[in-house]
Amino acid sequence: MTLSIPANLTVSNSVPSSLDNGSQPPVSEAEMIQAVRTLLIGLGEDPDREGLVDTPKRMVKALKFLTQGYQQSVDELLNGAVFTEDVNEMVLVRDIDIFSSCEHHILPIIGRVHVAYIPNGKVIGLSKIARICEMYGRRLQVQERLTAQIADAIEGLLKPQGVAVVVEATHMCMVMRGVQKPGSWTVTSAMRGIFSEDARTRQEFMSLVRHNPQFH
Ligand SMILES: Nc1nc2c(ncn2[C@@H]2O[C@H](COP(=O)(O)OP(=O)(O)OP(=O)(O)O)[C@@H](O)[C@H]2O)c(=O)[nH]1
Ligand SMILES: [Zn+2]
Repeated sequence: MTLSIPANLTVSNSVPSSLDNGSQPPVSEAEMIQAVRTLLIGLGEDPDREGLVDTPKRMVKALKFLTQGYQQSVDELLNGAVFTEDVNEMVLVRDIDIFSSCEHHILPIIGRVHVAYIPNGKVIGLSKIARICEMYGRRLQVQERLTAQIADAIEGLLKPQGVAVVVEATHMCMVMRGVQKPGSWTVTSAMRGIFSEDARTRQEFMSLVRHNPQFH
């Protein structure tokens, strides 16, 4: 049986975007392309040379792709895939690849996400967990907020006994520039409900995340 999600369900997203009310951004694509041309000139390049002539257009297209999560909502991607199910054991989807962009430098954050929850009468389509990670990942982020938003979304949708999210990521702003520390990984977690209250449940989650699966 499919449960319908209340139309007024909103999932907390503590960072307001100019797109939150569903409106179009207040600059045209042509203005964005012009801005990239200006950047290229500022870098000492000639935006009219053959190799760069389409670069502003391509860069705007790429950035729009990398931030397409602004155009998406949890309700939309869920497509009603919340099901009534009488189970109360942990569900874990681990090793969800994530490509996000850091909001300070607009450089890639590359990593993986592990999401677990303990149901309370409702389960969610497994792919929707990955889609939720994808939606919040495809925005300008800090890793801590990305982690919390994923946990809050699952909690808001399912009202489960608990939710646990761990994000492990490497930040290109710490690798390619700045402090230049390739090999550094940042691990963030968000624990809700029973995962924050009960150390054994949290421990079970962490050991499942660490377990080496048989199949890759
Ligand atoms: N907490 C947090 N910090 C981040 C994240 N991504 C980037 N940062 C940090 O944001 C900070 C911005 O610091 P600033 O001193 O304003 O910028 P900066 O001069 O470019 O800093 P450096 O990277 O140290 O060169 C840096 O310490 C980055 O490492 C993130 O996801 N979470
Ligand atoms: Zn950064």
